[in-house]
Amino acid sequence: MMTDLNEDFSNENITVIFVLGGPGSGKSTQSTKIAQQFGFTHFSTGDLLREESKSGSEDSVMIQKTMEKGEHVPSTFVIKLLQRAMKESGKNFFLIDGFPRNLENLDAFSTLVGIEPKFVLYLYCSEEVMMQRLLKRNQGRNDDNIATITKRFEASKSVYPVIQFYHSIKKLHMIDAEKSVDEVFEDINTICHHWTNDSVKLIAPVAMNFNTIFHHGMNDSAKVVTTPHHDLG
Ligand SMILES: Nc1ncnc2c1ncn2[C@@H]1O[C@H](COP(=O)(O)OP(=O)(O)O)[C@@H](O)[C@H]1O
Ligand SMILES: O=c1ccn([C@@H]2O[C@H](COP(=O)(O)OP(=O)(O)O)[C@@H](O)[C@H]2O)c(=O)[nH]1
Repeated sequence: MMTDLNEDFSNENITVIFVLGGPGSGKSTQSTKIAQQFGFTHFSTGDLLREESKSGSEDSVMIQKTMEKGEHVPSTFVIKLLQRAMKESGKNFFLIDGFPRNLENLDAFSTLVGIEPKFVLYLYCSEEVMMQRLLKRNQGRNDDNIATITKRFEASKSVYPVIQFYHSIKKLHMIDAEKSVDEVFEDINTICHHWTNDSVKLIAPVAMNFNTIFHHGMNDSAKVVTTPHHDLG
């Protein structure tokens, strides 16, 4: 059990993993399954923002408008919600879904929360497949329309330097998220099992060849190497 989540969260007993991927790649679907299987407390920053946008709080209108435009909510707001949720859960084993989306998110989390992820999953899926999935998602989300999805795809490219960074420090696992839900989960299961056996740090990213996907599957901005100022290793 978590003992003390102090103001800056710099608590060594807290474990965090990040699950990243484009809109509709299956983050929420897979995160729910991983959390259930391995006992993580699952927080989706998108869900936290959607809840906050309906709360009538002073930030809610800004959050709602930003999400409607398919843009990213500033890091400080997202982290405030995440910190509150983590603290209130009383737990210490977290799966964070949909965050960090850019280097600024990553830096802010490191500075304000002070916890580095044990490992990071990136669900890789083509825009064609993600578009089809999102248009069928049917969860009443007002950002699941072609115009906003297109903007979200554009905004989601800011995650490339983040995954490049986690790749460079050997924390990244690329997952082929175009397979069926069960097949994707099987690949993730293997990675999580390795990790629970404390050997994940020794194995290379297993599910996909990072270079193949990173250099051929993404647009040119993916090739820009940007590393946060400090070593998060
Ligand atoms: N591997 C998959 N194959 C087919 N459909 C999927 C798969 N994973 C998720 N879906 C469906 O695609 C939609 C988007 O998945 P979701 O988990 O909500 O994505 P994200 O959280 O990344 O936006 C949902 O309707 C979900 O049921
Ligand atoms: O850390 C986050 C998570 C979500 N969002 C906003 O919430 C929307 C929906 O995010 P979610 O993860 O729910 O869905 P996705 O677009 O990844 O399928 C995004 O388009 C952003 O506007 C954000 O700004 N920061």
